[in-house]
Amino acid sequence: MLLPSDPAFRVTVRDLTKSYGDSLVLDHVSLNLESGCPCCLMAPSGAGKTTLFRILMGLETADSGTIEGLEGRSFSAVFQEDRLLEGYTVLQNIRFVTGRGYPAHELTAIIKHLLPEDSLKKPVSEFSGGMKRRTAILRAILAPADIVLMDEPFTGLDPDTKQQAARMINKYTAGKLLLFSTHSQEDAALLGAEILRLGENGGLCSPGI
Ligand SMILES: Nc1ncnc2c1ncn2[C@@H]1O[C@H](COP(=O)(O)OP(=O)(O)OP(=O)(O)O)[C@@H](O)[C@H]1O
Repeated sequence: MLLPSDPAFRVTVRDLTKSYGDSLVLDHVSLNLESGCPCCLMAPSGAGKTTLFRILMGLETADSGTIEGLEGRSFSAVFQEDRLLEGYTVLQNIRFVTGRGYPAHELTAIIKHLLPEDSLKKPVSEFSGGMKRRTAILRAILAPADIVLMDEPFTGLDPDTKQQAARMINKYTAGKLLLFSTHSQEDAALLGAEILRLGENGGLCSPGI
């Protein structure tokens, strides 16, 4: 079994700005993120949550500002879209990121906490939207990554499944740096996360910035 990241580390975002044309999306956002301290980005639709995730992952460049603490760190993510290998099974989708990190029987046992046994032999193209979302969550939390970013991870999940997914996320991201976005305070509480609000001078997960 893979061990969580160790030792503890911090990522510090300072004065990040990003515009698309004339539209200022991120306006001097500052955040302090720490491994083992789940944080939840909460902001109205269009406020720039996905943009911030994309900048953290290096998929987008900020106009100004700095990010410290990412050097040598690996990421996994749940994007707004599931981005699965549709023709492959859930096990194959997860193996794609874990490699031989977990023995097959262990991985199968973990998957069964979130997906019905009869789904294991099907390609994920035959899954419901909620099942695909659970697959994307499993892939992100089981990947050998230091930093786990999740963009509205609970989309399409019913309350019971959401609770179970939250338990799995908490278990498998313990000690990692977890940042996710949601529009729901309840979701933030499920993951025991500190809430950061974009647009209110950035936000602080912990003191010291
Ligand atoms: N590649 C792009 N080109 C132009 N504008 C963009 C681009 N990406 C995002 N935007 C704009 O930037 C703003 C922030 O988008 P973003 O997706 O980061 O918001 P969000 O907070 O994640 O929204 P939601 O909660 O709806 O997912 C939006 O107005 C969006 O239209």
